[in-house]
Amino acid sequence: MSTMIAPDSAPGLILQNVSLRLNGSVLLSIDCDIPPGSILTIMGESGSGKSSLLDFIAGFLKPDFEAEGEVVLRGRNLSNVAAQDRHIGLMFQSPLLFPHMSVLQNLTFAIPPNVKGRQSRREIAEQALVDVGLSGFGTRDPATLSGGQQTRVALMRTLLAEPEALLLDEPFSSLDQTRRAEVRTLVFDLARKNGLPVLLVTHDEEDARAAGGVVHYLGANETENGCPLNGQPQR
Ligand SMILES: Nc1ncnc2c1ncn2[C@@H]1O[C@H](COP(=O)(O)OP(=O)(O)OP(=O)(O)O)[C@@H](O)[C@H]1O
Repeated sequence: MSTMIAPDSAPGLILQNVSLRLNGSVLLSIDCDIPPGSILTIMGESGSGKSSLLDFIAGFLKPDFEAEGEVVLRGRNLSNVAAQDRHIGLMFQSPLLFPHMSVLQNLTFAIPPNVKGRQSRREIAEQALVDVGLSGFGTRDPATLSGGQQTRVALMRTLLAEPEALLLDEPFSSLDQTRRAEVRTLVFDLARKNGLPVLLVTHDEEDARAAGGVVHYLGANETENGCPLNGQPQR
């Protein structure tokens, strides 16, 4: 069943008849269209293939898997595009900041070399810290930041790389409930503001509700796929 969110919108991230097999059996199948600024939430039991789906989209599916189907991003078929050239931003449970760089260096490192405009790379990175409420944190060692602060830096580092889509794999799991709500609002707002199609993997129903889009259940009854949690029309 196709999980269509807004078929009349500009091209975002399209998964065309994607199917992953492991040891000869189908692990998952998905066919969906995530327009710019929309979030598709993927839920499913442990081992249903959520992370493997993100690996496939990002271009580093492990060789034990067989894959069929196409990933099309902004009209570009990524089948023969190397992972580093796909322009996809990733965020995981652990923020994975470079420990040997300051917070500001972590951010400037992410800015593409051909960045144009009046602002220097340093100014762009400093503005990013202001945008996430971390003004003055640039000289800090990432290890001295709280989990929520590290996640905010990781988010800005991902966005400064100018991705065309975001893949989020349980990015809020290390945060307590209050921080989790704050950070996910920030992530979703910035993704929408930047017009990015987002694929969110989560076990948390609150994350799915906050995302406000379609939920696709892996490993569940096919008829449940694409049903929004809040009962609203699929947009
Ligand atoms: N390199 C590998 N070789 C063989 N099997 C693998 C490999 N990597 C993952 N698997 C298997 O593929 C299946 C899907 O794994 P995956 O990590 O994608 O699931 P998941 O839905 O993300 O799980 P979780 O919610 O626990 O993170 C699991 O059964 C896992 O054991």
